[in-house]
Amino acid sequence: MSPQAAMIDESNLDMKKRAYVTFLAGNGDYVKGVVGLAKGLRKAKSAYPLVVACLPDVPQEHRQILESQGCIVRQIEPVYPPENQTQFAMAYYVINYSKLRIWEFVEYEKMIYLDGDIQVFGNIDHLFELEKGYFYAVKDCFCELTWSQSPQYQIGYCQQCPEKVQWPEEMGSPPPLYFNAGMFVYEPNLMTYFDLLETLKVTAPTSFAEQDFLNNFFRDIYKPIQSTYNLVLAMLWRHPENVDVENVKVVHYCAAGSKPWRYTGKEENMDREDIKMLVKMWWDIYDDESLDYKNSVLVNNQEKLAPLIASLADDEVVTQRSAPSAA
Ligand SMILES: O=c1ccn([C@@H]2O[C@H](COP(=O)(O)OP(=O)(O)O)[C@@H](O)[C@H]2O)c(=O)[nH]1
Ligand SMILES: OC[C@H]1O[C@H](O[C@@H]2[C@@H](O)[C@H](O)[C@@H](O)[C@H](O)[C@@H]2O)[C@H](O)[C@@H](O)[C@H]1O
Ligand SMILES: [Mn+2]
Repeated sequence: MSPQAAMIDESNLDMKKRAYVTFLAGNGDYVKGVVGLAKGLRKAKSAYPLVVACLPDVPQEHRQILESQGCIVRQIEPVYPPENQTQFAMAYYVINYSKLRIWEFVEYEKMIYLDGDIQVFGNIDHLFELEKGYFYAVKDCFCELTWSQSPQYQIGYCQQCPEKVQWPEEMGSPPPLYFNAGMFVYEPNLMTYFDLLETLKVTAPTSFAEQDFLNNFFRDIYKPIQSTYNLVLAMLWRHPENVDVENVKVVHYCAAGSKPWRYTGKEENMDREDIKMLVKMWWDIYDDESLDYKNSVLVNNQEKLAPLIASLADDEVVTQRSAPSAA
């Protein structure tokens, strides 16, 4: 192969596609979360599409709504952990093992996974430029009641403030850094995909299901990124010193009662002014019709065509001036 051809070939490899990807299960209201996410990415002027990995139980009507919002809908089959042990995971989370299917999307060179209860308020396309070969995600917090079964919670240890309660020597080394699996930057890869599925077959489910599993699987290549890119809401009341609210780009509505499309304000912490503001910010995007795909395409095309239309109008004026009058 000539050097030029090799270069072109290499550049084509680098030009392989990139996309955001989310996961949708069931016929419930999470589809609203995904529509909000699609519109938020559009508002943030992201250059990449949103792929939605849908389980078979997502109704056709919901898929059509997502396609009408410019999403690329891909059906995936469920992934279940070893059948006889699912009782160890919180039942609500077992379906999330199906997220593992997104490693099969190898037509994409790099993808950013975002939960359907996430909103992107600032452009994060630059995360696609992060060095290859690593798994990037934001550190989680162990202080919420959902962690009450964990040794961390029981001794009051959290990786967000490791100096507050030291990890006791008698409990061995402190747990490795642990990420929230609602947002991560990863590279689809068939070898990794098959390894994930094979490893799952011999891995008993645990409390946080696929989040625990992914943390263990990618432990050696996990690189933490700032909470700017996945603000787990509990951080606002558990570790406000670790939150740069002014620069938050991604908000993860995972605290109990914080899903904007179900928000009542009645659960603990949900009456906070910052929570009310973040829920309103989500609704402002969801309700903004100018962010609907059908309208944004029209606006974008008009913006792109405006110079051409103007130049054609000028030509017409010039033509009219120079053409001899009919009279
Ligand atoms: O009934 C459901 C439950 C979960 N999900 C998807 O799985 C993700 C993880 O669940 P969730 O965000 O509720 O977990 P949390 O981050 O709140 O722990 C959601 O964001 C959705 O993308 C879904 O589509 N339907
Ligand atoms: O299936 C396990 C889930 O685990 C994570 O959610 C948890 C985690 O954030 C805890 O730290 C919170 O306390 C808890 O409320 C919250 O549900 C991911 O966000 C979600 O995508 C999914 O992987
Ligand atoms: Mn979530």
